[in-house]
Amino acid sequence: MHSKDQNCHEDYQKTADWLLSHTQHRPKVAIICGSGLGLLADALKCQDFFKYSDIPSFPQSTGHFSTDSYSCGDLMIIRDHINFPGLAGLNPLNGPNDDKFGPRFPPMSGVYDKGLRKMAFDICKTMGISQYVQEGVYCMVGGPNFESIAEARLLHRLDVDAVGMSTAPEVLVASHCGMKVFGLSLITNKVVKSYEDNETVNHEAVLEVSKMRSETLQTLVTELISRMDINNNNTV
Ligand SMILES: O=P(O)(O)O[C@H]1O[C@H](CO)[C@@H](O)[C@H]1O
Ligand code: HPA
Repeated sequence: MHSKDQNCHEDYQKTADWLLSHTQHRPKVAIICGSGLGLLADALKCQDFFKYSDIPSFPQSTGHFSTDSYSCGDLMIIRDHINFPGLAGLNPLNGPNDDKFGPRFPPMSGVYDKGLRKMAFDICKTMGISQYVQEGVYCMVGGPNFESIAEARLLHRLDVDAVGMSTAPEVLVASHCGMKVFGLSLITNKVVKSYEDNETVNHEAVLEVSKMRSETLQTLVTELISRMDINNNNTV
C-alpha cells in the first residue's frame, strides 16, 4: 500500500499520459538543469512548455562548491556520489517498491555511465576546455543552508570533490528505472574552511558562475546528446 503523499505507478502513468497527449514529441533523453542553468533549455528546437501546475499528479518543488583541487567555473564530470540524506534514510526510493519501475534494492555501483563520461571528456578536448574539466565525486547535502566551517572540514576529510543540494535523488530514481545516467557539476564557489576566512557563500554568486558557463555547458550537452546512441538506451 502507498502512503497518501506518495505517488504510485498509476499517478505517474496519469502524468505521462497527459504529457503525451499534449505534445507530439517522444523524448529519448531527459535533462535536469540545476540552478542558473535553465538556459540550456534554449538550445532545444521545437519546444513545448507546460506549467507544473497544469500537469496532473506532478509534485512541485534543483553549482556546487568544491574542495581544494577545483576553481570556480571548473566543470566536474560526476564519477560517483555520496548521498548524505540517503545514508540518513531520506531517500526517494523509500516506501513500498513498485517492481514495474525497478528492483527493491538497486545497486549504485557504476551508475554514472563510463561510456558517456569518456564521450564527454572527448568533447571537452575538441572544445578546448579540458584544462578546467575533471572527474570527481559529488556529495549531496540536505541544505538549504550552506555548510558550517566544521561541516565543510568534515566533507573535505571525506575526500569529496564537490558538494551540492541536488542531483543524487534524480540519479537514484533514474537509475532505479533503468535509465543510463550522466552527471555534470559546475563548481560555483570555494568552500569556507577557515575560521580566519571572512568570505561567505551566497546563492547569487552561485547563479553568477552558472551564467558565466552557460554557453559552454550548452555546447557540451548538445554535442553529447547528438553523439548518444539514443535508440538503444534511455538516458538522463
Ligand atoms: O544543485 P543545484 O540546483 O544546481 O543548485 C545549487 O545551488 C543551490 C545553492 O546555491 C543549491 O540548490 C545547490 O545544490
Ligand atoms: N554547498 C552546498 N551546495 C552548494 C554550494 C555549497 O557551498 N554551492 C552551490 N551549491
